[in-house]
Amino acid sequence: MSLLSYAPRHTRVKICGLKLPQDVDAAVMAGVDALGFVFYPPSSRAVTPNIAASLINRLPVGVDAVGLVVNPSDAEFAAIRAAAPITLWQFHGDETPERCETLADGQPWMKAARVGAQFAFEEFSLQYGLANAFLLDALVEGYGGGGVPFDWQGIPQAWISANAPRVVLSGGLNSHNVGEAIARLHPCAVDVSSGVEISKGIKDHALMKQFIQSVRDADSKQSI
Ligand SMILES: O=C(O)c1ccccc1N[C@@H]1O[C@H](COP(=O)(O)O)[C@@H](O)[C@H]1O
Repeated sequence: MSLLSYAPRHTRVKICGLKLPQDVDAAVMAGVDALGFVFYPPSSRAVTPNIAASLINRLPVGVDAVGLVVNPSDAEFAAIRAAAPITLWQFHGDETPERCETLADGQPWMKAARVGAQFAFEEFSLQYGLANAFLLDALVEGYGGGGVPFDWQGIPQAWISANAPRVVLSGGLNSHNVGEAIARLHPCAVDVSSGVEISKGIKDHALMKQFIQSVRDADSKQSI
């Protein structure tokens, strides 16, 4: 099912940073809703548009192919779009709302917020109101994928109540902490990269399965 189709007690799962066909197949078999492809060359998880295309071709209908970009130039973005059948864009840099709208060109998109102390949630959701989802990540050195959680208690209760169906939670999630995150925040979806890796950029099939199982366990305990 598409990553952003909200259903109470059915938290969607995105696994990010896939590079190998066997990892894509294992994630699909484990029940993932979306896979993320990183088009950011400094990342150890980066893929070329052509490699992403060959991985996306393995996906069954209903599993989203998320294109993660960080401040792409027009030419870089056009090359990704021309090669890879992305179904949802993840803008993880300093893109303005207008830039996201222009690049996405009618396709769904989400904007990453890098959440540190004093993050202005209300201002962010007003500024990026046209986004299909708000992806909350931790403020880390570089742009993301740092495997570090942020302080969920810093999210104002009123903001999460109003926005949960549009929230994708990320930042240092793993099979041990994702249940607590779901119980506290009830996000539409959760997003993981480092937490299902044995080392930077190397996915582990057992960890991917455990992560999705933890999400399902947490969903079964949700009372809303
Ligand atoms: O994964 C990366 O290399 C990456 C690079 C630049 C921006 C974002 C990146 N990943 C995203 O970061 C968050 C958190 O990941 P983690 O689970 O803490 O490792 C997630 O949304 C990834 O899609």
